[in-house]
Amino acid sequence: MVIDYLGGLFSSDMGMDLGTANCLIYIKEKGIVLREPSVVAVDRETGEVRAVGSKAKQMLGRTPANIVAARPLRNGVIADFEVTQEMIRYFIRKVHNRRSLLRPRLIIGIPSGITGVERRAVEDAARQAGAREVYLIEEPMASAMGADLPISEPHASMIVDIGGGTTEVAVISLGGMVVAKSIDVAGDELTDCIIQYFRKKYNLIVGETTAEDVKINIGSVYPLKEEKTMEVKGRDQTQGLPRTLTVSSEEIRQALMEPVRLIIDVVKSTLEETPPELAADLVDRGLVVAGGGSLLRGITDLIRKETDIPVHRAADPLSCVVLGTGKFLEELSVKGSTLIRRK
Ligand SMILES: Nc1ncnc2c1ncn2[C@@H]1O[C@H](COP(=O)(O)OP(=O)(O)OP(=O)(O)O)[C@@H](O)[C@H]1O
Repeated sequence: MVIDYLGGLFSSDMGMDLGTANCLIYIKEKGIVLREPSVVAVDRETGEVRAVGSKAKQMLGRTPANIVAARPLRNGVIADFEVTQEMIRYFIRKVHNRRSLLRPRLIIGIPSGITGVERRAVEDAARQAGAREVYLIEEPMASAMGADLPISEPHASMIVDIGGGTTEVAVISLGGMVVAKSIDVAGDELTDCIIQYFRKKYNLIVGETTAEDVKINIGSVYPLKEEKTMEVKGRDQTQGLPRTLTVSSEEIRQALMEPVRLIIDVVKSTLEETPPELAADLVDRGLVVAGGGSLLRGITDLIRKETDIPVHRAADPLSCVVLGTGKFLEELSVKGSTLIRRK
């Protein structure tokens, strides 16, 4: 008997983390083949796409008047449908094996809180970008799978995925989400707080890229053994001239406190709604943090202090969602292998 692996030999089925900040693609048997910022540069006059991914990210805040570099997704959902579609198409083409006979099947991780209309927007964008079939998987589930949590066991696994646009928190048992919450406060909101802080405190206007650098280089949410300082360059709001100042990690911590509080609150309220047997499991097993926001200094210490349970960071926090879609893809293709059987 010859088994024709519909999803295997003749197409490059893909798992995708269509993130607010980054887009990652996983291809069966190859692993992660693409990791690019979710940014697109478009010509304002012609509507033509000028650059996608890292090239477009370098243009953020630096474009001439006729070009706009922007993120087509905001808070985990599609803010600009056509540009998102162009971006997916570009990424699929970039990784798609041109020898393939079939258009790929695509599994996409989406935030758990999005509406039916938003889900359809993701599906439509992926289909119009060239996908043959589209499957959606909720991000916390994908992230937990990607972090190797034992989600099918009759015990609680808890994931806190702090991405760019959304923070997803879920308690999973027996392969299903028992409690799940999603808020649109995550890494990008922290970057925005830094921009606001410089404007209010120093009358200094800084761009998104500079603020993100500050967050990554000296940002923290828990006192550091050795506090840090950094030089920041921007434009003085009153004089209109370029200016440099030195900021400390303590003041950036203060600036980040408000959104971080909201993230802690959603973790706590998820725990409060967790059934007692599962909550008991978490006392020993603790929770796992993932997503780019989990790399913020001190976040595991702060969550541990606030919840009183152990907190671990996933081995590869930026890849959990796409690795989870990859695992789902492998499972799907095992089931899918029965799709065509020829004697
Ligand atoms: N070392 C770091 N310290 C703090 N924040 C970081 C670090 N590295 C990345 N980030 C932040 O992580 C966020 C991106 O994370 P990630 O790639 O997981 O998000 P995403 O999957 O694109 O977003 P979403 O899941 O919300 O759609 C950005 O806000 C980025 O600034």
